Amino acid sequence: MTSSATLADPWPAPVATGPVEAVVSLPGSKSLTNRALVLAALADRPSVVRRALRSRDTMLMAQALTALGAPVDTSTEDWAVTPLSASAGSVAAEVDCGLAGTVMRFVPPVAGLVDGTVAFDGDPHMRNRPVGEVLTALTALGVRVDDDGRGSLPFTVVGTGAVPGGTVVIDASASSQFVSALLLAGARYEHGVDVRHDGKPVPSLPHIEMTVAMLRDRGVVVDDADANRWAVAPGPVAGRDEAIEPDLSNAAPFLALAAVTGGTVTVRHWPERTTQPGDLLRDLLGAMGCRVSWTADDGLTVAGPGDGHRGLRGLDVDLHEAGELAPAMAALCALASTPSHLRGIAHIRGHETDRLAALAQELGALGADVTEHPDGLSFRPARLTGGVFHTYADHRMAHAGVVIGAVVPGTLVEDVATTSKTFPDFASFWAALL
Ligand SMILES: O=C(O)C1=C[C@@H](OP(=O)(O)O)[C@@H](O)[C@H](O)C1
Ligand SMILES: C=C(OP(=O)(O)O)C(=O)O
Repeated sequence: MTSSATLADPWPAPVATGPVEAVVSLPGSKSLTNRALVLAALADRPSVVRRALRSRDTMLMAQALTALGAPVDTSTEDWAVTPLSASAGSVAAEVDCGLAGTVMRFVPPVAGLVDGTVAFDGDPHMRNRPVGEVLTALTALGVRVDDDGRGSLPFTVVGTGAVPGGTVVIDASASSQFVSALLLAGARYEHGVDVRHDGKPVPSLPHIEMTVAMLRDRGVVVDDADANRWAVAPGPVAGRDEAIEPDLSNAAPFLALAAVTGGTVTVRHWPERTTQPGDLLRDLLGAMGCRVSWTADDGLTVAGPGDGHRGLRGLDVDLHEAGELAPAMAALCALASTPSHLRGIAHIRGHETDRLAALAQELGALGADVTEHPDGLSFRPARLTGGVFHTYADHRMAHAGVVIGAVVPGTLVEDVATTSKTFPDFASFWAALL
């Protein structure tokens, strides 16, 4: 086994010697874990988050909530959360957002409910990721935010222990997390929160549906009957004991491994129904020529075409709802035997890195025939050769790199350890399959 402590950098991506046959159990969902933690911190009694994802993003969330006065006990697989308490007294906390969008966007609305000052900062690139709409909205809802007016990290939220709340209009076209952030804390605001979107379409709508579903599971009344409007009624958030589903977006490189090698990969415990956008992989991989099947006992199984990536059809798809799948899908499109076009994903330029520029650069450097568009990427079939694949501190760039490396000998993935953002020991897990 390759441990992250001994990983070569750049890391020679393992090459498949034949069709990969594997059954994998994947770690929990980042999005579900971090929402469950936030809601547990706001709840009326202690909660347990079972099978929580233990990764950089979720540890940062646990540390942030603990600093705000809602201790998260991460000592076992099931994380116990003690909610924020009104009697906790004044806090002076610092929150490290790392490169976690969910920490930078979801925690400030919680900090408004705390009595004290909460200073936010993060990794160097995090200062470029958008958050201004959340800060402006919080100000309009009655929370004091001190920043330098750029609408980005670093900033300080000065909470008084109570937030008036009310109606707010934001432009959430850069990230669905702006909406989720306000909804998650909104029930604890005196008048709740009524969030309206005005702007180009909101991306990643399944992630907002995930937020709404988790609020309703905790007894919160949410009105999402109208497009571009979400209203959360004021009221308690019920504490819960919840098991976290496997991370279906992180399943992408593993299912892609079946696709490119002509093998068969099963992801166990794949839910029959879910709000995770990773579930779209069933359709996407099916459209590329894979056989996809699901059973309650086994999970989701993907079988690649007989001749592996040479038999993969290209894909013409709008990924606006599931932009986080774009890096792995781009790797498949670069290897496919017919042209592809991934559209509707301008917003992923604001992810961990500018993913459209990074994918075009790195796949192109290996010989892919890729064109970068303002809102996507297109590909024509090409023969790839090995080389260094840079990752820009982006876990999903590393996923794209290892998928390519599985069938393109000589691919070296730089900083593969960046995968620790959402997947502990990804490289050793991956290497064990090839
Ligand atoms: O709410 C969430 O958990 C997420 C929402 C999406 O963000 P964007 O809407 O910014 O794409 C997604 O890409 C991200 O990985 C997780
Ligand atoms: C966009 C992503 O992450 P974040 O939660 O940091 O926005 C991602 O994981 O693809």
